[in-house]
Amino acid sequence: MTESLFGRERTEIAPGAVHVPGYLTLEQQRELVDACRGWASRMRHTKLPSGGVMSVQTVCLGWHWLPYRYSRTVDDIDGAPVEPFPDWLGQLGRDALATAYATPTPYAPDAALINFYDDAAKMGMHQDKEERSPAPVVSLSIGDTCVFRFGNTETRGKPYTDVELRSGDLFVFGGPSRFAYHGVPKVLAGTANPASGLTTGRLNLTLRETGLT
Ligand SMILES: O=C(O)CCC(=O)C(=O)O
Ligand SMILES: [Fe+2]
Repeated sequence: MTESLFGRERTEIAPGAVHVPGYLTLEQQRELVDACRGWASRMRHTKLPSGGVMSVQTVCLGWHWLPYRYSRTVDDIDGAPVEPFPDWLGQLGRDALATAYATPTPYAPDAALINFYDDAAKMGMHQDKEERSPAPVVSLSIGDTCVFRFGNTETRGKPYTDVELRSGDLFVFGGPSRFAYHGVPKVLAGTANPASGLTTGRLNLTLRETGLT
């Protein structure tokens, strides 16, 4: 099923998985893009244990993710401490979650993965499971539209729902959907609104509670 055929309303894709189209204003998108440019110097194509590299480029805040663990230091670049997770981003995450779930929900994210996708980048079906906390993942998208595939907790395959994530969209997955497989099979090149601050490519931020100390 392709959700975009049915309009751009807040939609519960699966229990605990909610898509809120157009959540961020253009001004908020530009502010996030500016902030991400400030963090971009340590963006890298993550190396996988298989010897491959991810097509997406990533930089982390709060905790550095590498396959398949979190570290306080950027062990696969320079070993220096990870960039701090700013309070304002935690507040944005709390506001976003309250909107998606239509109820105030305690949330204290302490890690962000910031992914940049060029036209050819994709992300295979995976679970976000290095976190010890069952708190939801809050995902914000800016720039080019992508196809976001949201599946089930059992297998990488069907059933899944393909959702178009456009610039400013929010997607939250928590509760029974927290450990669902998901991925990005395609970025739709040339669809970014330059007023978002990005003229090419796609930026995605996922906020997480690691449950780590
Ligand atoms: O780019 C996206 O929308 C998803 C990113 C993602 O799943 C991840 O960083 O774990
Ligand atoms: Fe993920």
